[in-house]
Amino acid sequence: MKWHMNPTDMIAFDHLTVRYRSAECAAAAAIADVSLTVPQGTVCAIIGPSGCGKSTLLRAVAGLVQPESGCVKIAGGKADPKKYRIGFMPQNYGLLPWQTVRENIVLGCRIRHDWHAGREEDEARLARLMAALHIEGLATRYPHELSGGQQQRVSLARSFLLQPDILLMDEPFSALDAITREEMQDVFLALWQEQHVTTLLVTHYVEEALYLGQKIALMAADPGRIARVFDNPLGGHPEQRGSREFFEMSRALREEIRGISAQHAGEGAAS
Ligand SMILES: Nc1ncnc2c1ncn2[C@@H]1O[C@H](COP(=O)(O)OP(=O)(O)OP(=O)(O)O)[C@@H](O)[C@H]1O
Repeated sequence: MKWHMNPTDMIAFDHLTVRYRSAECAAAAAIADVSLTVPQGTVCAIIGPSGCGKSTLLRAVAGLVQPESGCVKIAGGKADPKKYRIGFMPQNYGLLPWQTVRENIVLGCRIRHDWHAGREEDEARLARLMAALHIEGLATRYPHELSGGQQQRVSLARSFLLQPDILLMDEPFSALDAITREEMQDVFLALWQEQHVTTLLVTHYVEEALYLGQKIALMAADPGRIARVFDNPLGGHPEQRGSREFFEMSRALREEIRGISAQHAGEGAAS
């Protein structure tokens, strides 16, 4: 497949193959020959069956796994996690249980030596963010004293305080009930509209992908690969949720996903 990168692309997977290796054996490729570009300041949603390599894609951007072949480029150059600020929101929120909400939020900035407690400008940024996320009263609590939705807000606050160049979100809202999940999608969108951070969002929810992603990549498994990529004009536009177009797009996307699964099942039966 011909691969093309635009000057406006922030993240580019260029024929990326990743294979995990254990002491005993080399496993099958977790992802094989993945090419995908994410333009600067946009959200790309990734949907696919369990085990197709969605988290591996995020880990490759964060430099946590190395390519067997191909590469990940950031802003056209080598993906160097030291050069770029990368916010990573893992599935379990990634909060440290022994640290308070405030300590958890500033952790990412502290690691980068970019936090000065008491400095007016830093404290104001933190206060503004906590107020926007409605967690200003929780600063001294510990994670186990928070609801799932509150923990999620703390995790979002940590990511956005960092003012990252790239945000990696691994099924960030999947553990939440449907109403809280929709609330959190709106909270994310409001923050994203301020910073326009280039985001890779792994999700299992078609509506979430449509609501947030300007680009939607559908993956298939065995080996993990990109099956289809859609441009989504509805992504990032809250007024579109509930529109007829949104409903029709979600139906079309579901059909596409069913088609990919059926093809995968056929390939399995034939091999
Ligand atoms: N550390 C590891 N060592 C060996 N194999 C791994 C490791 N991490 C993931 N894998 C394998 O790589 C493949 C892709 O895993 P990955 O976690 O990226 O999938 P995923 O699409 O994010 O899955 P899920 O939707 O279940 O979270 C799977 O077959 C998985 O078993």
